[in-house]
Amino acid sequence: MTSFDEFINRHCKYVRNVVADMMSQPGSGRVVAGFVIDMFCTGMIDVANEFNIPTYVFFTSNAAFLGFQMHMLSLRDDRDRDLAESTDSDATIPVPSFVNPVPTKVFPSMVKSEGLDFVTRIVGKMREAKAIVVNTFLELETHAIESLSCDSSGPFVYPVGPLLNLEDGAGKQLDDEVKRWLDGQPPSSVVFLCFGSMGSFEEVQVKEIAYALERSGHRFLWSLRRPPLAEKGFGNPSDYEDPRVVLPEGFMDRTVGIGKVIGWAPQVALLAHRAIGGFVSHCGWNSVLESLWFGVPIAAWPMYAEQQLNAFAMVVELGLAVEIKMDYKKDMFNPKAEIELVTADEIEGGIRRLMADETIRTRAKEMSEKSRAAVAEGGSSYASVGSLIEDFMRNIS
Ligand SMILES: O=c1ccn([C@@H]2O[C@H](COP(=O)(O)OP(=O)(O)O[C@H]3O[C@H](CO)[C@@H](O)[C@H](O)[C@H]3O)[C@@H](O)[C@H]2O)c(=O)[nH]1
Repeated sequence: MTSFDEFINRHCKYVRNVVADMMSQPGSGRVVAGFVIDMFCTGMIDVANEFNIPTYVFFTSNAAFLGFQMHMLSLRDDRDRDLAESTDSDATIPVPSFVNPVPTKVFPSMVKSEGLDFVTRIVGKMREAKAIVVNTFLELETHAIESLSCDSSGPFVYPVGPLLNLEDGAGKQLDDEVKRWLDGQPPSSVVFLCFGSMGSFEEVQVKEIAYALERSGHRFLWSLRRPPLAEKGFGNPSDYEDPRVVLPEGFMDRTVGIGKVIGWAPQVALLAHRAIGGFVSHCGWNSVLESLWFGVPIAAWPMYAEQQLNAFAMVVELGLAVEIKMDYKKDMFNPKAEIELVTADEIEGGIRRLMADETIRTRAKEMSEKSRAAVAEGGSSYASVGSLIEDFMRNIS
């Protein structure tokens, strides 16, 4: 099977041809100021090097996770590697980009065994870049960003976030009926549940969520998506024609007026609505940044990728979220894998804490102001983008 980076590397020759063409235009001089590449496309660094052009990696997750990945390189030949693999223990490992020792239970599954080789290959290459541009901001991740800046042998880090798409509703506008219903709810009274672009649960888990919502008594808006068919393996979730097929009998009738079940959600528009008071989230980094932008506190229920680490950062390091289950893991590449069940009690407890915790609500509102200030003129990320542009300009002057 072709690995992800091998697949990307197959495209290097096309990029090389395009850049060679640009560089050979008569009178063009130094036309390419830099390669800006996605964090998974580090193979392109070799192409950039061939032309003596610096590379900038755009890192779509956060600084704490970037630091974690860098630290994984140093664990490769270290005794801690065994610890890192022991997800069932209560072991913790100090990681420079985190203030607290990090429980191995929240380590992403990709750093286990062969996955670690993939991560260290990608990150080892990333260290060759001139700089890493991270979708975060100094006021949110002060410790993590400073810890990366202390690593003088690593690339320079530009925190430029939050970079958000607030405009197009990720392909879907707020439905009139949902909008009318939300408009009629008291401020900050509705729990919104949404689990990112790949998030879905099996029927048995869906029922536990439904029981939890009913018992909590809170108003809710639930983006419920159907998992890909197990026979088809890895794939995207889809919307149910009628979600009743997986919900407990009578759930929709009993919760009329209290809650709504929808499919793919216009998440940004919903988080912006004054009625939304809490967000049950898988802690994908874009969802975290969007939620903070609108000052909505999170109940963390991570599923895959680096989301458990994000949940740990949000709950323990930053005090901006409550926990539902920080070390929950879903194997996205194997839909037939055994399902770990989060009980209705655990979910209900998380929802109650989310809606009652005034400290977290206040902290989320404060972080909302800081996130907006970071990208406004004079803000930390605004300044960082300015420095990045100067960096580009120096490459061609
Ligand atoms: O019903 C939905 C579901 C998602 N979204 C949007 O889709 C994006 C989801 O992004 P994110 O929260 O980052 O989750 P993933 O799609 O799961 O993102 C992947 O990429 C992120 C950034 O690298 C990582 O942090 C995650 O772990 C990884 O799963 C956000 O803009 C949401 O607003 C919607 O608008 N409606």
